[in-house]
Amino acid sequence: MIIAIDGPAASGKGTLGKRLAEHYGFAHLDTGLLYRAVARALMDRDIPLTDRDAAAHAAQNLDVSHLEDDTRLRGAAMGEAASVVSAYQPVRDALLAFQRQFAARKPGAVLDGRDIGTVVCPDADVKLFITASPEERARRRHLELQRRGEQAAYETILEDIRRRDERDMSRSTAPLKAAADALTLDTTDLDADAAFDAALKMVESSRS
Ligand SMILES: Nc1ncnc2c1ncn2[C@@H]1O[C@H](COP(=O)(O)OP(=O)(O)O)[C@@H](O)[C@H]1O
Ligand SMILES: Nc1ccn([C@@H]2O[C@H](COP(=O)(O)OP(=O)(O)O)[C@@H](O)[C@H]2O)c(=O)n1
Repeated sequence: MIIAIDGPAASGKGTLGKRLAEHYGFAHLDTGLLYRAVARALMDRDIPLTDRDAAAHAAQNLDVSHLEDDTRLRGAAMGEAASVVSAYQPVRDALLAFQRQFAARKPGAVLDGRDIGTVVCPDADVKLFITASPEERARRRHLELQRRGEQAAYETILEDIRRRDERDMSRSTAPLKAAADALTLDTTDLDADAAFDAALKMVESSRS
């Protein structure tokens, strides 16, 4: 069974993906980490993010082990950089096979990102599109960064989130959007537990 979760930045995709995977005993892949790692490979070598060939090369040679444990990948700068390199088609092409192999894991897999229901797993058993207002998403990300000791003003985070969403939605390759057969969950007024309960109901209703 495959559960595809898409949505804009800090909507709670990863949190839900992890909890749904634990609930069902499935594997979980936060696909944003792949794009973040491509961006980091360029930044570590002082290569500009506009160098498409270098980005494609980094994606083709990505070491996908240990991404989960890497706290630097989760910083605000890496999210912004990821959304630049993720717009390059050869970068997306290079990461597709790994994501599809992951999705084939037994007894099931949960993948979260921007194009899981539309491109990576168009035949997923369940597709969720998770949203929340930009202000609520910025509030959550602000808290998250503060907890990790990263200094950033709420207003700056809100601006970053708006800019990144716009870039992700307007790109020509695999733009952020809900699949036609996705169920949308707005978590603006739901805490993490309530969002999980609602998502679980959606999964149960679409698999039965
Ligand atoms: N429903 C919710 N209510 C409040 N905070 C949430 C909720 N869902 C997730 N969070 C918190 O918001 C932040 C972003 O969540 P995350 O799952 O990483 O989002 P995404 O994967 O969509 O970027 C995290 O700190 C997480 O703990
Ligand atoms: N399946 C995916 C996942 C992420 N991405 C890109 O990678 C960036 C970072 O994704 P992320 O999921 O780690 O970001 P957050 O939602 O955690 O802020 C996004 O802004 C997208 O540009 C993508 O293009 N496709």
